[in-house]
Amino acid sequence: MVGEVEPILSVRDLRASYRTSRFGIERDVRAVDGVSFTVRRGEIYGLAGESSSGKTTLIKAIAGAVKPPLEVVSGSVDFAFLPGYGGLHRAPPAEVARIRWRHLSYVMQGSMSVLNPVRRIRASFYDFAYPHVGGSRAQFEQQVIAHLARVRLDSSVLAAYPHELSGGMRQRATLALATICRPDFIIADEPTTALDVVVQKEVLGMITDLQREIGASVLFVTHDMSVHAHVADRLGIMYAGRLIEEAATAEIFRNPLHPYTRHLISSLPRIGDDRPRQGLEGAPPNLADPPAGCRFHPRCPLAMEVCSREVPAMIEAAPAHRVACFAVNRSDRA
Ligand SMILES: Nc1ncnc2c1ncn2[C@@H]1O[C@H](COP(=O)(O)OP(=O)(O)OP(=O)(O)O)[C@@H](O)[C@H]1O
Repeated sequence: MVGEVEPILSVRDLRASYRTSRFGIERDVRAVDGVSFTVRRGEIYGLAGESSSGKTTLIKAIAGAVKPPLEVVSGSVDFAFLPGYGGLHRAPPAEVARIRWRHLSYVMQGSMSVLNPVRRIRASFYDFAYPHVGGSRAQFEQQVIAHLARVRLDSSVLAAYPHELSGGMRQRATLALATICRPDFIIADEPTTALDVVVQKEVLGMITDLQREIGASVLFVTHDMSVHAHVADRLGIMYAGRLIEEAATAEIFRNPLHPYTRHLISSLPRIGDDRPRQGLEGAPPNLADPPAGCRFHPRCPLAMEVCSREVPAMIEAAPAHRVACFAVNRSDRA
C-alpha cells in the first residue's frame, strides 16, 4: 500500500494442523486455518480468543517451533529481519540462530520453558545473550546487572536456580533475558497468566515500559481481554482457528462487530453492574471436524443460510476495522 511502512511481520493465509494417525485412522486438527495479519514496527498486537482457539499453535508456527504432529500446511510468515524464507520453520538453522534473541525473543507462560531448570540464571544469559552481545565477560556481566535493575531484580538472582525464585521474579528475569539484546520483535504468550493480580500488573507495566524504550514490536497472546485492554494497540480475535475480527483495541471495545467479539466484550465484568451475563449457547467446535462455512455459525444469533455454506472473508467494515461475518458486512453495505 502506498505510504504504508513495511510491517515487521506479515502472516499470509497460514494453515497449520496437528496430523496424527492411529490404527490407520488419520486425524487432522486444523488449529490454524487461513490466518492473515500484519504487525507494525513498534506496536503491541494482541491476539485474543478463548482456550483452544489456536493462539498457541499460531505463535508456534510464527516462532518456527514446528515439530510433529504439528505441520505448517500452507501460507507464509515473513519477518522483515528474515526475508526470503516464508517462515522460521523453513529457514536454515544458522539463520534462525542469527535472529533468535537478537531480533526475535520470547516471554512464555511460567518462564520455565525458557529458563533451564538445572542451570543458574547467569548461565541462561551466557547461553542466549552473550553470543549476540559479545565483549569481555566482565563487561557483559555489568550490562546484565544494569539490565536486571530495570526489572527491579538484584544481581544476586544471577547465582540462583529458577526454582529458587518466586513466579514474579522468574518472569522478570525472563523479561530481562528477552530484552537485553534489544530485539525488534517479542512474542509474549500468556506472560502474566500464572501470576497473582498485583504481580501481574507490575510485570505488564515492565513489558510496556521496556517495549517503548527499545521500540520493539510485541505479539501479545492472552485469553484475558482486560489485559489486552491495558497493553495492546491493536487486537486480533481468534475463534476456532480463524481470525474473525481485527481493529485498534479501543475500537474493538467501543464497537465490536462480530457476534463472537460482542459476546467476549459483553461478558467482561464491570464495576457496579451485577446483572447476570448472558451466556453463549453451545461449545467451540471440534477442530478435527469443524462445521462448514463460518465456524461460529452453530452458536451465532445472527446466522443466515449462507453462513453454513461459505467461509466469510475478512473485510474492512469500518476504517482499519476488519471483520469476517456475512451478517455484519451485509448490513454495513445496506
Ligand atoms: N499436540 C497436539 N495434538 C493434537 N491437537 C492439539 C495439540 N496441541 C493442541 N491441539 C489442538 O489444537 C487446537 C488449538 O489449540 P491451541 O493450544 O493452539 O489453542 P489456544 O487458543 O492456545 O488455547 P490455550 O489458551 O488453552 O492454550 C485445540 O483444538 C487443541 O486441542
